[in-house]
Amino acid sequence: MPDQPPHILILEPAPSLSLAYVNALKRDGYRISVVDSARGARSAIADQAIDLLLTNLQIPDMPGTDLLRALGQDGRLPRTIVLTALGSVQVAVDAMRAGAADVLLLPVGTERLRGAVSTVLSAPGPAHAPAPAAAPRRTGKPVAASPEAADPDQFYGFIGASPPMKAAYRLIEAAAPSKATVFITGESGTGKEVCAEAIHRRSPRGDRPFIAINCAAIPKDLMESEIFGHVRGAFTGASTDHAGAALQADGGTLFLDEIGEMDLSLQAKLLRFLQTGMVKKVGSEKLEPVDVRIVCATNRDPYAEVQAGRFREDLFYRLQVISIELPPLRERGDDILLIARHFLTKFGREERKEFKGFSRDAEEILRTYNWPGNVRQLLNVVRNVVVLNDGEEIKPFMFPPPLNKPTMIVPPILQDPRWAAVAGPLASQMGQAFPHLAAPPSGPFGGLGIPGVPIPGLGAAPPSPTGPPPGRGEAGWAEDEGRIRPLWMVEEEAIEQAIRLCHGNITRAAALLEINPCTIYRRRQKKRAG
Ligand SMILES: Nc1ncnc2c1ncn2[C@@H]1O[C@H](COP(=O)(O)OP(=O)(O)OP(=O)(O)O)[C@@H](O)[C@H]1O
Repeated sequence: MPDQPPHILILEPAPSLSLAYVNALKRDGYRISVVDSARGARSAIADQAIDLLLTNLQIPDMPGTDLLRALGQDGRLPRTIVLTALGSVQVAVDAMRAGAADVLLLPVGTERLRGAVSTVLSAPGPAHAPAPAAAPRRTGKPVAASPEAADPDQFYGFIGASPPMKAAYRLIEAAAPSKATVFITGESGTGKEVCAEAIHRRSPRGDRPFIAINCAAIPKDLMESEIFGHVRGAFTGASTDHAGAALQADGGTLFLDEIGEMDLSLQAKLLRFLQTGMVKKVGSEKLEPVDVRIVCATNRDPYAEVQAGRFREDLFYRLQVISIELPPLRERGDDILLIARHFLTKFGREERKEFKGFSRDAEEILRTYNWPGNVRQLLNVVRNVVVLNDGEEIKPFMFPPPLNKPTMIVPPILQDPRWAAVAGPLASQMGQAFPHLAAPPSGPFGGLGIPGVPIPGLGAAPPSPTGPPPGRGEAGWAEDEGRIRPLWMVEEEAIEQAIRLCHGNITRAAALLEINPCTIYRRRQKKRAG
């Protein structure tokens, strides 16, 4: 019998959506059937060979995850992609546990849908239902309690009890028990490795190996062998067999840090490994099965990397089953002081110093500084102070620069000359509001003396807001007014420019603009939607 194209069953109660999926997928030549209830799906699967089930989780006659579980128990669950508008981690985790191979959040674009279908169909497995049991293998070991459970300010290596960190802890707790891959984003020093270890320790794999690979620290030509291993003689210098990180992590967790640094050919091999669960060492043709949970991290904006063609889209979506974004330290309120005090005690003990705490003004500086290097920078500051000083109380003068100066931290974005038009009036307003900061008009930042932060292009005083410049009449006003643009447009330009100046790193651009990255994503999405 000639090869039949794969048969896809769409379970979607909304006719407009099922029609959209049919239109998106029919161009790839699949055979497609549509049902609108769990009952319809069960009878279709009983009657026909279905290669892939594409299902909404909200169906009228039973919860979607229950349907997957029931089909799985009967050994009839085809490879399944779940579509859901309920964008919580718990939904993704539940669906993966119930046997889904992928979870797509609605609204889903045509290309994303086609890509996911083709990826799931090309993964090895039986040609027709029953599909491979995708539910994670469980060790049966009870989940370890946090060793710091007694301290409400701590969680598996994290110190902090601010709302954004508590939200991150909940995500970690929800994600940990499954085998679903986790993609961690956040600025450098926010604790992405701490997060990866927390997921591992909290999971049923907690007593198996946790292997971390920093993709930025390994030369590109050695990376494949570091991850997948090599056999003796595979290349010059390969004098013995090497297991590689994936095999070393068997039964446990493989953490791929700075995954954005991995080159495209290796990304293809990683994708194949994720789809098959088989490792092929460099220099060998043998495929070896490995059971690892993958957690990866980047401090770049993954969406921008995908758009720029530096990160494979299919790999990104395969890795990003669950995503956790760690907030920058400056958004964690009193966590800054909790962390500082904790490490003051720790480092004080190690260095045999008598420090008992921070003075009030020292605490104020810690609380208001913007911490571009996040927790790592805070730890370095505290260590520096402890090593270089003595006494019982940390005072502002003991801090290393720039914290020991009454410096206003101006984001680098404002140091771009093109910001002069915005920053000039801002400087003028700040000069009025804070006269004690004002410096001679020749000083940097247009008359507002801010030590250490020269802003190019801001020498001249801004025009007076109370009337036209001397010698200008109505025509001058009209000309000036013609240059005024709507605020939304100015904001849009500021955002796009910040992203450009941050080389596409949206998290960083958002931090420097002092807005939430979600705001940028939302605005871009709205703009795209027209
Ligand atoms: N909430 C926290 N409480 C205590 N220590 C923390 C916390 N977050 C991070 N650290 C510590 O800060 C340092 C930096 O953390 P980590 O290496 O996990 O950051 P990262 O986000 O992976 O950085 P990079 O992107 O540069 O790799 C480590 O010493 C870590 O133990």
